[in-house]
Amino acid sequence: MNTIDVDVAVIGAGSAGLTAFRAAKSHGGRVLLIERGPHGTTCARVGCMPSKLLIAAADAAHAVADAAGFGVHAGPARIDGKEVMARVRAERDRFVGFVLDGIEQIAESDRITGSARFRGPQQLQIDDHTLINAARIVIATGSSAVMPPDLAGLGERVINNEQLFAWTDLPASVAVLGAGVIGLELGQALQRLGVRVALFGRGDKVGPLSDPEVIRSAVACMASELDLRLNNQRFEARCDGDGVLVRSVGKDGIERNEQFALVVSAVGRKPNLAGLHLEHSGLALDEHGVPLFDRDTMQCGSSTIFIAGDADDAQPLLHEAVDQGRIAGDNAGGYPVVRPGLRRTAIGVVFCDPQIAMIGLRFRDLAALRVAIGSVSFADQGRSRVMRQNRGVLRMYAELGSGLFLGAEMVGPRAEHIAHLLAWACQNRMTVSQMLDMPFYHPVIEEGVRTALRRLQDQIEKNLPDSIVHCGDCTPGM
Ligand SMILES: Cc1cc2nc3c(=O)[nH]c(=O)nc-3n(C[C@H](O)[C@H](O)[C@H](O)COP(=O)(O)OP(=O)(O)OC[C@H]3O[C@@H](n4cnc5c(N)ncnc54)[C@H](O)[C@@H]3O)c2cc1C
Ligand SMILES: NC(=O)c1ccc[n+]([C@@H]2O[C@H](COP(=O)([O-])OP(=O)(O)OC[C@H]3O[C@@H](n4cnc5c(N)ncnc54)[C@H](O)[C@@H]3O)[C@@H](O)[C@H]2O)c1
Repeated sequence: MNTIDVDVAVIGAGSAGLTAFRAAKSHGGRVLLIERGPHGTTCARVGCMPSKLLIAAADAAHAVADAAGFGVHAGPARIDGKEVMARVRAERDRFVGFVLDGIEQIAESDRITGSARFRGPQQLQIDDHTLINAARIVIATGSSAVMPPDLAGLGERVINNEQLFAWTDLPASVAVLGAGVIGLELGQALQRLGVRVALFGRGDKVGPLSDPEVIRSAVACMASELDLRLNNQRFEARCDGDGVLVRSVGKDGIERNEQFALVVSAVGRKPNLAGLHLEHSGLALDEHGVPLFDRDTMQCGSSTIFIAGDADDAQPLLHEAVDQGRIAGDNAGGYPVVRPGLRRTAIGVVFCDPQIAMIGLRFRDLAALRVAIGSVSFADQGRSRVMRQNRGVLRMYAELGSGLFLGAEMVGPRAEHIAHLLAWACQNRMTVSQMLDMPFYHPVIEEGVRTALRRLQDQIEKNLPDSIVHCGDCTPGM
């Protein structure tokens, strides 16, 4: 067994770990990066980038199919599954290549291959070959797709994001289990690429939305083109011929038996903590086995251990992984100085069509607050109609009294851009009235945002306390 002494050990060379490594390194001292699997990050290899590449191909197919609505007749699209997947994989490999180039630039003595586990609060063991004494440790081990145990018997006929982007051709049909972010993005993309898709959800909502009006609109949008089976009561699958026989019981109580080529499992992800032997770390864990940590410093309790990215199970998104990695690495490198890092307004986008977005406080966070809600439907919004993208709704939330903009949920056209606009306003602590003072061009989708803002402002003014509305009454001499 080799022994290495370092100032900081970073477990995991994903987006969070790589950022933590660089931030810790900037303080001088010896920093070691530990990776057990293939380098390249989840985002580039099997996550954000290949999924968006598949969606881009689906968008192209959809544009062809939708063109007739403008009087432009392109004829039926011929979708070549082999070409689609060849582009997805080639472009994906290009993105992975950039990450690998970055890894190559890290001195070999600063990285080690193998699976890390805790032997003590400041000691790690790598497989059976190395002991690392680390004054500080950053846990950046990411997350993995959950696989429902009763589907394990399907073997290679049940897949998740790890296998999907290795396809060399598109399958004829898939049953997608889970109507969350991945189920929606991949299910709709595959459907648009000519794959027969049935999307099974166990609840009555889609994606991570919490506002009932936005959920209703999103469900209607998705169900208009997808075979969406919400409130599904039972899902069983077994190998049958060269495919899978799925037995399901829908919300109507009716049992269906259908054949699909594959099952795509998209029922959520869980942090990669199981093999870390956290019981030797001395850390306090929550009820899910995740270390308790401070979201501003990423420090676990008062220990010398920090956590970042999907591993902490807080907001499993790429920009969060990078921000958290920077804070964790900076504090691990600069210890014992531990400072709060920059935390930004929450923003989330689901790249289905129409897109779903959440900014700042969600509807589910509003219960204890006095809020006004302003909304706009995109059904008659000018530019959205021009582009035949007039579907969805935006609901915006503001604090009564102060008029402070708090957050929004939406499904609708160009939500990824509107989400940024609103997140920037939210982080700058703008009031609704200040947002209405900003310029709006014509004709743009943002005019819909202005309509929602005007309605929000009306609500705020209607709810002004009497003491403010009638303040003239208490002026001396009146
Ligand atoms: C299909 C899909 C699409 C997505 N799309 C988006 C999107 O559009 N936008 C967005 O913001 N987010 C998206 N995400 C989420 C985003 O990819 C993740 O939040 C992000 O990649 C997490 O980064 P990370 O560094 O925490 O984890 P990872 O990149 O997974 O890195 C963790 C690393 O730790 C290593 N590791 C684990 N345990 C050990 C151990 N014991 N010893 C040594 N090494 C270990 C792993 O091998 C891995 O390399 C998507 C995710 C998926 C699955
Ligand atoms: N655009 C993006 O930013 C993006 C894209 C993809 C993934 N991600 C990240 O990856 C994470 C994981 O995505 P995900 O879609 O796997 O998880 P998710 O939590 O978004 O959705 C999982 C869904 O599966 C359902 N489910 C759970 N068990 C089920 C069962 N047995 N049968 C039917 N449905 C079941 C859940 O109710 C939920 O709706 C997301 O939370 C997100 O942070 C982000």
